[in-house]
Amino acid sequence: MTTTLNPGPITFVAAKNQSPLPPPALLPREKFNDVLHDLEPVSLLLVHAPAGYGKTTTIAERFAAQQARTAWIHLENSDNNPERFAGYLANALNVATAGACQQVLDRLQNDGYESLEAVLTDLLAGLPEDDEPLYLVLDDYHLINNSEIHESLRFLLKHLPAYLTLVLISRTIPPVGVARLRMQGRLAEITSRDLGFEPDEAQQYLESRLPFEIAREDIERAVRRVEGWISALQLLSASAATSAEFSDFVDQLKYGNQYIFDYFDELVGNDLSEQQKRFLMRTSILERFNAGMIMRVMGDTDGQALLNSLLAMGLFISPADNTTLWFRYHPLFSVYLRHLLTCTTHENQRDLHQRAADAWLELNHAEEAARHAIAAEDPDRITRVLSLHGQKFFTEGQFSLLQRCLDTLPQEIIAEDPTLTLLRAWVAQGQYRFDEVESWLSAAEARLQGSMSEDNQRAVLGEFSAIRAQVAMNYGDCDQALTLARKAIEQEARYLPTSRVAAASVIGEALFVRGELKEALARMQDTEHLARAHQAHQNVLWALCQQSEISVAMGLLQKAYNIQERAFQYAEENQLNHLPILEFLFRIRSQIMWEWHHLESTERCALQGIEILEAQGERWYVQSYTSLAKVAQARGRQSLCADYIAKIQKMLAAGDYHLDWVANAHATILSYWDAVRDNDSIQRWLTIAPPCDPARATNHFLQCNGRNRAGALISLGQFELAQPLLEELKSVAQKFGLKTDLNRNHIDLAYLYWQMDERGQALTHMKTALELASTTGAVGSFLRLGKELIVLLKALINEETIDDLELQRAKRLLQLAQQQRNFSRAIRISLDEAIIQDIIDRPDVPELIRTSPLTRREWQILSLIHAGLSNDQIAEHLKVASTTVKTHIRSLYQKQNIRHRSEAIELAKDLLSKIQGE
Ligand SMILES: Nc1ncnc2c1ncn2[C@@H]1O[C@H](COP(=O)(O)OP(=O)(O)OP(=O)(O)O)[C@@H](O)[C@H]1O
Repeated sequence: MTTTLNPGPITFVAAKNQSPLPPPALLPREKFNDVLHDLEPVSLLLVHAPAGYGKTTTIAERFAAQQARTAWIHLENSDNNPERFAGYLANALNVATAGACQQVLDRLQNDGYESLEAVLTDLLAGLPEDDEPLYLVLDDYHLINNSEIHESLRFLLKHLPAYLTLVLISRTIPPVGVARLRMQGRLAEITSRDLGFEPDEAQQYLESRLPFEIAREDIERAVRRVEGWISALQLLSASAATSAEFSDFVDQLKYGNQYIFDYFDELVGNDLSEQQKRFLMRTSILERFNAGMIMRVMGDTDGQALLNSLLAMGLFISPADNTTLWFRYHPLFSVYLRHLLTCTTHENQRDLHQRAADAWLELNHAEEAARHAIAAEDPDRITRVLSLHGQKFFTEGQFSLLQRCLDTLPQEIIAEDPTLTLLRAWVAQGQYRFDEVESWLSAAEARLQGSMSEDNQRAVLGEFSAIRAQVAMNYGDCDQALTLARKAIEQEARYLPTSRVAAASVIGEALFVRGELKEALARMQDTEHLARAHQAHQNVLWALCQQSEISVAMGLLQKAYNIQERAFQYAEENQLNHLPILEFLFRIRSQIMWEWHHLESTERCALQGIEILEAQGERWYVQSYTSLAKVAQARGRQSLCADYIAKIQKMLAAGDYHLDWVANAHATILSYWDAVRDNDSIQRWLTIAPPCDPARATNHFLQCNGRNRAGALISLGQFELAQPLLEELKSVAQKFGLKTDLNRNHIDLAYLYWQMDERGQALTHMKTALELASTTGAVGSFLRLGKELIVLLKALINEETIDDLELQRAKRLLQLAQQQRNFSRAIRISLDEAIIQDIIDRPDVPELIRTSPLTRREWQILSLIHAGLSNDQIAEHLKVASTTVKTHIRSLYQKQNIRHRSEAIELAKDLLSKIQGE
């Protein structure tokens, strides 16, 4: 017998056969229990994902948690030697089976074996009959490139005893007959899609590592950007020292990150041929690719072979859909490759994009074709894409894509073509650039005058009227909007099939704004039907959202909710979940959820809105941030709320928004200022607040705007100015059937009269507010009153006779108000000298409080630290420089012998709890 496997005596490195040690901040991942439990009938568990996805850690952690019996081998390049491989395999099984494989090990080291298969045959024969599952884990199997070893595993898989499962951890799919096992149902897989950290896991992981609080929005954005890749999350957590820095790092990821680039450099580095590198870089311009697309972009003939060689590299490539025919790069890897493409080669990128645009157009994938044509800055191709698909982009509401297309076209091309002009003008209007609308329309009118028949000119002007009507609407000129829209609706739509739908919608909106709710609703229903007939998805969803808004105004929140459900269903049926208009839907759902005090849903909807708008730019987040600020306030999370308020203020200052958005955002900002007693800001706001005429407040945003002013006046104690304003708003709301506003006005009136010590009036308004709440279901608007609501409701319950239904509602509100964390308390207490004295006089306070008395400023700062504000936020709150805050903190720490912020928080908590009796 010729012996080929005889390594002689082997010195085993023990660590190679041991389960890896857990990392310091190990996050248990119970979601994998199901896969592991279902392993029994399976021969192979294949864990494959790119580097650093947590393959090893997850498998080790779960097996340890389940106290599973495992035999580990950590493979290295040198294990491609069959003798070494056989030795470690036998040793691993021997350790796991209490010496059952000793004979094989001995023979291997003494007489040797003729082949790997022979070693495996003996190993299998020697394994004891057993019931307890055993997992043979081969980690980093992608390092193995010896076909004899692959072959031996195929053999092993054929003859495995039922209790033994082979677990292969690898960056690539190993050539061990995976496809056949999959078809036979003998394969379980864990891929990057499973391993990627989900937002909840990321939150838990980051919270355990970071000493500061991160907004859920930033966590979700981070998870989206890194697609749950734990190594990138680890890097983020190691790099950021504050929540703002974390947020910035996440933002910057779209441009790349030097540490991540270094990581990829090491990974890709030396192993690739020039051809492979070129291949990676060229394909990096593609959002997704298959063999055919690769052929087109590479100009090569064998796309499949190139694709296979790419997949075998074990890089950051994953299936783009369930067909597994299309693939895509991990977004961070794609950024890295594009960086290489730009900085290290002289590739003609324009040429690549042109080829890609043509290929996508042939496949009828309009969006991708458009994106490449834009990247190639190629007006001819863009015009071709737009002539075929421009109207589809429009009816789907793809305004930002359309804008990018149109931005690259010369003005004359647009002005000569009525359809392009209409698209251009609608895009400008959709982005609130109303001045531009008129200049595009006039330019086209001037050009087309000579070259068109009168009939066509009339048709064009009719369609132009539809958009002019929308602009008039946005300027708040309802009469002009109605005149223009009525003109437009008479005309046949010749250049943009949805022109008449748009005109119908404007009529509905104008009626809504004028307070003619019933007619507005009927119009919006007509618009919906018209839009459905044109398959104009954007308009259908818009009309449904408007119907929902009108229903909210009528106080019928449940009906509004049901209409929203129909809109969600429509979006799902037509696969529209990525369209920007969906944000509108999520936003109004979020608003109802807040009013009904479903804070989690409010937050979820706002976050989904942000996700949808990610490609459109931050400018559009105002409403989502407003919802998130409301949630943070309702939960008493002051520092988070302060962050959102700051962001909203910045956006409002930089942009031009419709009063609807502004009023809504101001309501939240004012409520925050009121809660933190920032009267200076409220005072300042009054000097620049949008004008308000309560007698003309015939819709929800004018009502809200008026209530904001009244609220600000109440916060400043100017009750006599607030009273007529609120009374007038109430009368108008009543007259026009604006029930939700009426409900909110009564709540505010109750609060106002309570402040004015007009008890009877206050309780009457509160009672009416409760009655109205039986249709609106309002909760959030009541809770906004803060702790004052408790006294008001208690007085009402004790002093008035109220119906059972209202009594139940009052009791529930009372309970919620008592549970609500009021973040203003800490600040109010610190501002009050009497309370500070009260603390100092108590016998049970720490000695240092008496012996090293704090200044008033230091008390303030202590309570703000307790409330969770960062130094910058404290500085902003107190209107002083950050350095001043630091000086006060240093002095405060010295006086009280404090070393860390957490100690300061503890001290404040202790002191405040003493006087609050909590
Ligand atoms: N559940 C977890 N909790 C905490 N940290 C984790 C967890 N999972 C992975 N990590 C960390 O993420 C990093 C990558 O994990 P791991 O080495 O398991 O990835 P891998 O996919 O096996 O990578 P490679 O392909 O390079 O072997 C490690 O630093 C690890 O500590």
